[in-house]
Amino acid sequence: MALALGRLQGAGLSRLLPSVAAGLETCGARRATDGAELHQRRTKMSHSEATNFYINEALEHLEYPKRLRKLLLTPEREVAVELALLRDNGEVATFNAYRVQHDNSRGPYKGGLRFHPDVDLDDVRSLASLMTWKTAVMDIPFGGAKGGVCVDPRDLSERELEILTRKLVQALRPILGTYEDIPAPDMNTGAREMAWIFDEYTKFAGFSPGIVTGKPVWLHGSLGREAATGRGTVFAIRELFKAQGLGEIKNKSFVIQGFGNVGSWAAQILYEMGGRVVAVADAFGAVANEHGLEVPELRRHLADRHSLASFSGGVVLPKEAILTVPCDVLIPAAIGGVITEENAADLQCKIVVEAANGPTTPEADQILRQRGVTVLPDIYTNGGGVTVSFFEWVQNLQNFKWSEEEVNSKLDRVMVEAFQGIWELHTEDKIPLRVAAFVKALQRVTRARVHRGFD
Ligand SMILES: NC(=O)C1=CN([C@@H]2O[C@H](COP(=O)(O)OP(=O)(O)OC[C@H]3O[C@@H](n4cnc5c(N)ncnc54)[C@H](OP(=O)(O)O)[C@@H]3O)[C@@H](O)[C@H]2O)C=CC1
Ligand SMILES: O=C(O)CCC(=O)C(=O)O
Repeated sequence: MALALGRLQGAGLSRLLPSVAAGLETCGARRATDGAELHQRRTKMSHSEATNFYINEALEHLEYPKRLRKLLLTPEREVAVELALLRDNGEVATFNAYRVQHDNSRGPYKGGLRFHPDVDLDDVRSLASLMTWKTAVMDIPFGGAKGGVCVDPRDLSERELEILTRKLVQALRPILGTYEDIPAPDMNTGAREMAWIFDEYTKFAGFSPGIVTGKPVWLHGSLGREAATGRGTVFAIRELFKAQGLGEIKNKSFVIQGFGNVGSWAAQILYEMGGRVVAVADAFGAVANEHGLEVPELRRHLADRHSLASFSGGVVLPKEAILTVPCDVLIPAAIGGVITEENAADLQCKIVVEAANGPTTPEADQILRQRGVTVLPDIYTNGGGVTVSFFEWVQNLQNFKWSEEEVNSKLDRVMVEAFQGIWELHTEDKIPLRVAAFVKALQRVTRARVHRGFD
């Protein structure tokens, strides 16, 4: 293809790829930081509208042609299925499940599976899109997808959960594949569910460890994957502190919403580095200690199936209070859409580090920008999970095992390099970190898509 294969970085697409841009309607540039009209334009956005808002903001900064925008905003495939389950009590229950494949320009579709009562197609669509931009910002060779089942796993026995997971694989099997679409853990799924997925898929396709990541380490999983999202979040905080001249993690205070895989690992690693985790919350409550919670003790307490509220090392708070506990860094690590225009003005932190996917609504983001609160965006912050998933996939393809040190140090390097790319754009183009991250990701995805061609 006789295209000018110049880098797309920092320049409008039309300038670099005239043959693609020719004839396409172009948009005038608008500063990404100018969100004044946002509040007039809309009331409440759905999850996918919020994600698309952020993408559009970056597209406007890039001055991309309009017709290319639709391609980037809309998913390539959406699959909705109904899973029927014969319950232990003899009743038949049905569950809606989804897999959305957003983009595979840079490699196979990749993204987790969520089991949660709030899961719907719009939610999964938004999460799938975020995966496309996340894999791009981390510069790992995957596209973006996400799946989910609308279920509260607490209502099911382990046997029922296993059958439901296997039925999901049976339903999605035609669109999954080691080089096609590779699931992974997300909320309420982990190594146990990934083992079932590996086993079920292997029944049909033969030995396929690379069909899913986040598997148990004794069953072709990678050392370091379980902690990877939390560890990556801490590396991200360390890099931000360095760039902002804020010094070390030691003695800084952190508040964490969500104490599952991501939140509890982030808390543990921050604690080990001398950070003060002053409050954490789960879906039922919150516990706080201004001197810093004894995180290892709290993790043991919860592992023994006790509640946060019964932990004696802090005072109990209502779970809603978590976002306004004073701290240096607030880490949302649970569900999406929790920082809203209703509470953004009340946050008492200097920095929000988005370990969860989509925790901040665009309206809240605007308020935080106006207040000078730094927001480290999800598509970078929680990218450690998919990065180590990539390492697991590579190990599976090679039938080889890396040490935990090797995994962690490779993760560290990826987090540092991704941060540098975002920080450079943030400072040079004077755009918020979120816009910079989306700009970086959009440049990589469009470059791949355009150079592959459209035929
Ligand atoms: N796992 C991974 O590798 C990755 C996860 N993420 C994102 O990180 C976030 C957390 O995922 P993960 O840790 O895996 O999920 P988990 O299911 O392991 O943990 C979720 C945590 O959030 C808590 N929670 C749920 N709802 C609320 C609420 N309304 N208020 C406060 N806490 C709540 C849960 O509480 P309870 O236990 O009481 O239900 C639990 O502590 C999600 O947004 C996910 O998409 C992003 C990248 C990778
Ligand atoms: O590990 C993966 O492949 C994806 C994890 C995930 O779903 C996410 O990053 O949101």
